[in-house]
Amino acid sequence: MRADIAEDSNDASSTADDDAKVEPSTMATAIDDTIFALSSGFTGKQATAVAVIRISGPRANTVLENLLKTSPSSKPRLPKYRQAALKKLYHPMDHSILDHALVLSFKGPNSFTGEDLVELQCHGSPVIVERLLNEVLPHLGCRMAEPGEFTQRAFSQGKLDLVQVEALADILCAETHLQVEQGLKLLDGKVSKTYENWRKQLISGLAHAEAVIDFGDDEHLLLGDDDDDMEDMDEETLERQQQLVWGDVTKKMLHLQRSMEDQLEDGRRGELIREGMKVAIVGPPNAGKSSLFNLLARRDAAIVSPIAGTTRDVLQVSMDLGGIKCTLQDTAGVRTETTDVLELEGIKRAQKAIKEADLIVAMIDATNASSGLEIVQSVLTECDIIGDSNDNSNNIDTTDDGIIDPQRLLLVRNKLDLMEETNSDATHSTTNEDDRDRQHMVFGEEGTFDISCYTQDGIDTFIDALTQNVVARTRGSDSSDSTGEGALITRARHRQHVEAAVMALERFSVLSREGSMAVDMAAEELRLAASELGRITGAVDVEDVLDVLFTDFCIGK
Ligand SMILES: Nc1nc2c(ncn2[C@@H]2O[C@H](COP(=O)(O)OP(=O)(O)OP(=O)(O)O)[C@@H](O)[C@H]2O)c(=O)[nH]1
Ligand SMILES: [K+]
Ligand SMILES: [Mg+2]
Repeated sequence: MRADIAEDSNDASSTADDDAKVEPSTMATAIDDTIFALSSGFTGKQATAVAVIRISGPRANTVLENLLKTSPSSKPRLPKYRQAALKKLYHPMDHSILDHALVLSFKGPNSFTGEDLVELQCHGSPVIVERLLNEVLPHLGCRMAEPGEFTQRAFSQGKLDLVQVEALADILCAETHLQVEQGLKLLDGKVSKTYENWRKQLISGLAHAEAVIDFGDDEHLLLGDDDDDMEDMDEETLERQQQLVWGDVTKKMLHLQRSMEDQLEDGRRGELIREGMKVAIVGPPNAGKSSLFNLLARRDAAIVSPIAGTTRDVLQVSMDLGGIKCTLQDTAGVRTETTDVLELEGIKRAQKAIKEADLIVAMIDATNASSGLEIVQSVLTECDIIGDSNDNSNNIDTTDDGIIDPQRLLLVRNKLDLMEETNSDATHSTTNEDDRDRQHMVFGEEGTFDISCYTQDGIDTFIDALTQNVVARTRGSDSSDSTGEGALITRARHRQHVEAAVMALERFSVLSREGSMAVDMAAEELRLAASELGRITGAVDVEDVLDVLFTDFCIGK
């Protein structure tokens, strides 16, 4: 790497400095525009060590040249592409000094945007930055970039596909290291390749299907275009050939459908990392939900009081549990006997939170376990989290023995300190048999924790278990993650397209069994599936089919 001070000797060139006088009004508005923006973080009036200004577009190098001129007639030496050079920047009008900057220049298409691109690494003084952005650059035939415009250009120049653009956004907004890791994996392009590979298989299937449809006119597609062969082909051979091709297509498409289904059955791991998990604390009034919420949030985020029905709204704090972003929610205590309108509204909101939660922490007061469990069980049933005990057909997320999936539901018995008092009085047993049975029936033993928010006993164990639970949800043990590389699907948008593609393949599979009459309709489903996948990476263009049809898919060649 070369770093040299700009000692640009003025050459004899006396051409007028036209470039410095281009007015913004003469600028084109489309992609021919040269755009600039501050690309490093800006902290308002506060200085940073370095500020990076990016300039992209056809005039990027001309702009740089203008900034390097020591006089109207000087012809400065531009730095070599991709080599950092320490240069003095001058005001293009009066040639007063602007800054000493490390300058990097990239020749399109080998740049982030795919266009000519210049990076000015200036001193991060607000005076320098504002002068360049507001006074200097707008008068050099370029304009301030719109939000996301550099990335938008990278996309339209084919440097990034849609998945990678989304990944970039994910990385920039990430709150946990796992979100960054996942974003970087997408940016790598491997995920896009999988989607593209699936799409290619569909297009190939479609090309074969087209060949079967057209076999009457275009026998060479099935048989190769060797004229000698063609003449010898009788009707029967053609039909046999057609069936062979069709059988092969349906087999391959079924296999493809299975691969996609495997990825869909991933427990939404990728989305959970990207979007974060919603963890709702629910239970009867005064169980200590807000007390636990505050302990986990490490601040007094929620009001705690001995008055039942203190919490009304759903309160939220964001936390990082083992690299997973979690939105922890405190909810209103649930009970049936209230007629207070505000409390009833709170309960309604609590139920909504329960339905939307990825993980539910059901909390009861251990000194009143029996009624607590009853309330918890009834609200979870009402919210369809657990099946009605009288109606086992409706169970959701339960294992074979009817126990709630401990990954989705944890039971916390609070106020252990009071239990210990009563126990030492020897007046009560810890939990009566009925409660224990009810507990084990619904929660299993694994998902039950005894804590005291008051003495903080059991809190660390609970947080560890909560963290493990959350992390486990994002680790695959299923066929969708055989390589341990993480989930393929990371966004609802991607999932919807993959689901739509699978549905199209399902219809294809049904139609393909209906014999030759339905081949057209079946082919249409492949076209649909391909276009769904193409929408994921933004590459949708089913015209590809034609190319493939006449190049790769001349069977027998
Ligand atoms: N002894 C004891 N008291 C506790 C414990 N945890 C909470 N409390 C008390 O129980 C009462 C209710 O606590 P909250 O945290 O407000 O309970 P909540 O479940 O949020 O109540 P609502 O918002 O009204 O539904 C308060 O007086 C707390 O101080 C505990 O572990 N031991
Ligand atoms: K309370
Ligand atoms: Mg509360």
